[in-house]
Amino acid sequence: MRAGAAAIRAAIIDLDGTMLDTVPDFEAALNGMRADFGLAPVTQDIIKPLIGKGSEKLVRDALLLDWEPERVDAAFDEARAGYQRHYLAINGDHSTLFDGVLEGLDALKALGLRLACVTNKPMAFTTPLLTQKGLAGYFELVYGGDSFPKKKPDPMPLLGVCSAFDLSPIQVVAIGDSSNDAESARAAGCYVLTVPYGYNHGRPVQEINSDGIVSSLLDAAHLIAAHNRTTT
Ligand SMILES: O=C(O)COP(=O)(O)O
Ligand SMILES: [Mg+2]
Repeated sequence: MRAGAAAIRAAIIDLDGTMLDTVPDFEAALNGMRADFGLAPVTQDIIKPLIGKGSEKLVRDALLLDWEPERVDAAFDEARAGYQRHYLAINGDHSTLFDGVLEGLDALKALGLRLACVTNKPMAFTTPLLTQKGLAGYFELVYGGDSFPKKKPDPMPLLGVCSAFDLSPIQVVAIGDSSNDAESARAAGCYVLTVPYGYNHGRPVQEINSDGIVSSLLDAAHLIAAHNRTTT
């Protein structure tokens, strides 16, 4: 982040792969949906790189592992409904917070930052999950993959936060685990910090065009505090 630039006033935080390790929930829901079609379960190693582009793409990709695109298209509506049913039945049961998340959110709040959560997860999954994991109270705003006509990597949801907070994008930092978050932030004109422990579509985190890799949300808070000390 550039010394002497505007102070950071808000942070937009991603959910899957950044605050919560949700791979085991995805595994349960996707394999439940696959079983309904007589398909064998797939492992977390196969599922992990598929996460981050929203539910529709995930359901489609999980069927394309076995089927031709035409067959996936024909079964898609039923598959999506089945996936949603399975996901809602187990939402959060197998997911855990990454280290430093609560400490990081507390530290970001203590810096006076306003917080928003922007995820590509549908709102029907996101809202109960944030509540169950004790995260809901931290966020003034929560946007899911279906909150706007376009989701990350489009800048639309991030620009929605900037405008709701009445802040310029250069006063806002996005913190995420994937190139999806970084592309959205770059296009919006926000800063972007990357955590290295998430999914990033199976690609090395060093490939992400980011303003820095931080080991945890707590580390991100320390970096933002240092940046804000360089501003007037
Ligand atoms: O694609 C999803 O369902 C969620 O991904 P995100 O929370 O990392 O945006
Ligand atoms: Mg993510």
